[in-house]
Amino acid sequence: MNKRVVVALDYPTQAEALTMASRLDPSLCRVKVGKELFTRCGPSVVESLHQRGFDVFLDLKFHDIPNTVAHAILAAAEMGVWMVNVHASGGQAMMERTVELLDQKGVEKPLLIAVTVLTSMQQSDLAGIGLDVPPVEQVKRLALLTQKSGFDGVVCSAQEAPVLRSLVDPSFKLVTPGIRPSGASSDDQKRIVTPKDAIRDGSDYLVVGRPITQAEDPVAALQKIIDEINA
Ligand SMILES: O=c1ccn([C@@H]2O[C@H](COP(=O)(O)O)[C@@H](O)[C@H]2O)c(=O)[nH]1
Repeated sequence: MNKRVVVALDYPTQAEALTMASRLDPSLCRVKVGKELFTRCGPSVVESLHQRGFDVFLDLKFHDIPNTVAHAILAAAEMGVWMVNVHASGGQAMMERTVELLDQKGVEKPLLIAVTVLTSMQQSDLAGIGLDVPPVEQVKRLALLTQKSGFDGVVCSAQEAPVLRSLVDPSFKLVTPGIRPSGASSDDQKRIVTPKDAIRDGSDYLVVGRPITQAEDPVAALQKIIDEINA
């Protein structure tokens, strides 16, 4: 299976991110630039990763009024990123305006993805923000809204992949963080799944950070995950 692992480059400096990237093979994985790295380094880190041949998932999880999010995503598209995301809870108008603006501008569209329920949250966390539903119910609701809004897929836990696969179009992408090889620390993640189970249950892309970047041998850790999902 081709390039299903997206390595989260969660580092505070461009030097650390590029050192890790230099150990990775862009023909075997993709990379993710998140809030910490982008806020510290800006677009130049994305440009450097593109120069090294990587597909970049710009994980900034935009959540704002439609006009603001649409123009932020346009900026990401003009950077040439492979995938970019918003929070689905920003609503249908926010996502539809984004698709409309990219169409109007005629830019090449990145994969447009919306976060449903963060993989660090469980039912009690949802209750804390006034949502008295199990995570899977909220994920289903937001995935359908995302599909209706013209986006390409969602971020969810692979725990919800089987139910989503029976609900959304086959081409709708399921991007799943919270991936933990058996025995690995869950860290701050609550809805975790192993790489093998995530692929079996219908994930398209596995986002993996610390189990690779904090491993003694990150290259071996990545290869082990690739071997596990290909077995
Ligand atoms: O629901 C979400 C959305 C995004 N993430 C991001 O994925 C990585 C996961 O890193 P690990 O070290 O493998 O836990 C991280 O960059 C998050 O910002 C997520 O975990 N859950």
